[in-house]
Amino acid sequence: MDPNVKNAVTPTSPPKVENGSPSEITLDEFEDLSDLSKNDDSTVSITVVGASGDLAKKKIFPALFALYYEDCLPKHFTIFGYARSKMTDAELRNMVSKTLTCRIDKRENCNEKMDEFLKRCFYHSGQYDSEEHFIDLDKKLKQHEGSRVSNRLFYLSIPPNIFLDVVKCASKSTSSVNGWTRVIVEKPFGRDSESSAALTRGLKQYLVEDQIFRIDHYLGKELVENLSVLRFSNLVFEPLWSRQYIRNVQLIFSEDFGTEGRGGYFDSYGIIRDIMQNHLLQILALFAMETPISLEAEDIRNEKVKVLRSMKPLQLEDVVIGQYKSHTKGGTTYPGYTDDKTVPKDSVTPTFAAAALFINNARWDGVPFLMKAGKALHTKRAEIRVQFHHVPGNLYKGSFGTDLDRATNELVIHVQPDEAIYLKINNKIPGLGMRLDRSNLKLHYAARYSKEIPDAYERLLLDAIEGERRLFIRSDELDAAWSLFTPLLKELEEKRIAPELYPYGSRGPVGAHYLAAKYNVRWGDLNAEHYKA
Ligand SMILES: NC(=O)C1=CN([C@@H]2O[C@H](COP(=O)(O)OP(=O)(O)OC[C@H]3O[C@@H](n4cnc5c(N)ncnc54)[C@H](OP(=O)(O)O)[C@@H]3O)[C@@H](O)[C@H]2O)C=CC1
Ligand SMILES: O=C1O[C@H](COP(=O)(O)O)[C@@H](O)[C@H](O)[C@H]1O
Repeated sequence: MDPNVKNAVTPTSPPKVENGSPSEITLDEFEDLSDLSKNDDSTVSITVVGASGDLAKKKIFPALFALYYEDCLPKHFTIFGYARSKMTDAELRNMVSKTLTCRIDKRENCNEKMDEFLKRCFYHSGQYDSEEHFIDLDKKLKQHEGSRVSNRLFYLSIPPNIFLDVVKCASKSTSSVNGWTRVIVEKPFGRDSESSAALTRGLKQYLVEDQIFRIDHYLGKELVENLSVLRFSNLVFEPLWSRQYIRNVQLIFSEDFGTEGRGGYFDSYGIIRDIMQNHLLQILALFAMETPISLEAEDIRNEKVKVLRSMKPLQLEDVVIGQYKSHTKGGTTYPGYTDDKTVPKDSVTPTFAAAALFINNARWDGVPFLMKAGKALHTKRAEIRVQFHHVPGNLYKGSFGTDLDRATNELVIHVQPDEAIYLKINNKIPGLGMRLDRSNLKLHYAARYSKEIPDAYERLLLDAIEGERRLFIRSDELDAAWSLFTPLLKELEEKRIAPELYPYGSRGPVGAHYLAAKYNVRWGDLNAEHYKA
């Protein structure tokens, strides 16, 4: 049994020692680490481009530290921050240690491990379009790499308009590198089919597809990864996974805060590009794909592309858009989207969208896949809901009153927060009469496992270092994803279609309910009592 499973009875295993792994040595001994590992012949240099930025501080450095703490990074590695801001190594380390909040914080030896980690972090200031500055960076990287095989990972944590400048300069400066060079590219990958294709063409001037790791951090979330395990390793689910048993699938993203601080970026993208075209569509593709030949990256990505190509582009009549407006509650006034100074007062950018999508293949013909994504709503959640058909000729119909919907089974995958999987079933209320109730069979991760769930960025960074592409987006997937959304986005923007306003902190536009009703669907209740388990 897994020792991380709560109440598991296992003999305690001896601590893992691998050639004097960092967790087994004290800080004083750390300087000797290079000696211990001299025999190892390769090293990984990770350059975080845009190291002074929000994502680097919030996600990338914490994820790298968590990987270091867990002994997941290669023995020889160096981390370089790169940005225009002037900083010394010490200042970068100070920034990293101050902003570093992650799941490791309260762990044993955290401070010691942090000191060790920071000694591996350096900074180089430079322009994003200067080959000379990247050559200077290359020289510094080489000093750390020594005579070992040098592998380089660049994380582009910068605005997309400078991706190509960086890739051009970085690829020129790394031409003499004798190991692999990989580039993690953050979203947005363009804003429509044309710009995305242009970005891909640009990247491919300097890189081959296998070097490009397009990140969608939702693919690194524990319960999204578990989706295939749930389906393909449980015989009770896979046979039900089709139009024959499934009535509709709901993919829901809800945040209880607005675009505060990111209004400028958000206004030129909107919620459809920010969440639906990538995070929710990726989940849909994973959910709906056919069984892949194997768990190899290409086999999984082949199946995902097939699903995306089996779908019709979104139709305006199957979409509802909304924008949050200011709302006062309990004496506090929450700002509307257009109250942000970086957002034009007459902006029609949606901060909420609901959409119905269909997959035209034998498995899913006619099944609505409903997506809903919104900012400044009443709750923060991401979940997948699978509603099953009514039981035909249900013998117990009368026991549910007139609301037959209450009698249908539902599988709820609660991606975040508070990861859980629920299966709603019907059961008899104990006692002499015959009355039915609905209950949840639950897998509540916090109750079941003592180990914290790694952040999505940890998993994805590790995969990129290890060359595992399964959770990264291939260019043909991206093309197929944009083909579905580009005509709709163009129509919305050309016609300047006004979003339905909804108060900050509400459940969003009522139009979303009409859209669901059109397909005989009722949105799952995000505030349902069972989440409090
Ligand atoms: N922040 C988040 O939560 C998320 C971000 N992303 C994506 O990750 C990437 C980085 O995001 P984030 O850290 O928020 O971005 P920032 O706006 O914080 O930019 C990162 C760094 O890039 C440099 N920079 C910013 N604007 C410009 C510009 N116009 N021209 C040149 N350099 C600039 C700055 O560094 P300096 O001035 O020192 O050079 C800045 O510190 C973006 O592509 C974003 O879309 C994706 C998901 C979530
Ligand atoms: O990509 C993005 O994701 C975040 C939400 O990520 P989560 O892991 O916190 O759920 C979202 O806030 C942001 O707008 C979007 O760009």
